[in-house]
Amino acid sequence: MLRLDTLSRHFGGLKVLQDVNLEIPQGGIFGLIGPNGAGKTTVFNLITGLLPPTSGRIEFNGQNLAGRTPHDITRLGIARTFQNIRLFKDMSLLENVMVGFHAQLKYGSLGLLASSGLFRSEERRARARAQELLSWVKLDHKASDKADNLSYGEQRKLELARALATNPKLLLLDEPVAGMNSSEKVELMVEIRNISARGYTIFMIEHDMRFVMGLCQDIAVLNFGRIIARGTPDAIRNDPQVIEAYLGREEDEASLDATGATA
Ligand SMILES: Nc1ncnc2c1ncn2[C@@H]1O[C@H](COP(=O)(O)OP(=O)(O)OP(=O)(O)O)[C@@H](O)[C@H]1O
Repeated sequence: MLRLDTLSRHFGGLKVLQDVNLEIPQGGIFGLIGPNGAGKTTVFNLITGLLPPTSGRIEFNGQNLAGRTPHDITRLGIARTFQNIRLFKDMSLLENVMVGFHAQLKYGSLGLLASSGLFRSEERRARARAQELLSWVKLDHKASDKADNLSYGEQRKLELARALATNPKLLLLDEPVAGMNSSEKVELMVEIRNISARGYTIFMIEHDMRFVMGLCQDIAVLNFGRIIARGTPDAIRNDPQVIEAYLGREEDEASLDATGATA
């Protein structure tokens, strides 16, 4: 479904990604882990067109993503959430999800259709779908609350519902459990499994090892801009290079457990 081919990104002299090759098949939940600053978010920024690669190719369902705008890439079927939550705090939950949906609405000529039956039926359809997506993350009972009133964990779930509203095939989640408490993490694990079972392919960056190992069948490890391992959770857990580069850092693990996230 997604193929990164010798992908590199440099910032001045800083080689943040170097010849990254990665194939993500359709279906399933895929994880990308690695130390802070390894280049994980940069991978997402390249896939979603926020940054151009320095070299290399990105293909999505056989189509080259080079030179496409983020909006085009969303329309091709890739959606994402951000490490730093980006919501409209003064808007309701339902309105926040509908913003995601609007990219998909077929208004045609807006001026002509604004008061027409077609516009109203599209709007009704969007509203019903937004309500359904909120139910997938168990926020439907708060649909008319302001996003500002949500806990941090709920805001992350709202971002996920909004990303789903763009009707993606591939969903990129950047640290979905950062800032969540342990019961929120358990709930989100179930919700992400259910979303995956509905046919979405999920690609997540996550520092919480219990979460990522519990959800993903397939995990890649990035270290200093290079993929150093790829495999099942068990293979990754026991890989000497991964233990050396990432998992073996006792103090990092301890801080992860305490906060559920790193800086
Ligand atoms: N737009 C940019 N301009 C300059 N440097 C950047 C830019 N974006 C990222 N970097 C640098 O690239 C490196 C990798 O950053 P990135 O955010 O991809 O890491 P990460 O693996 O996601 O880290 P974390 O786990 O802490 O979120 C960092 O040194 C960062 O400072």
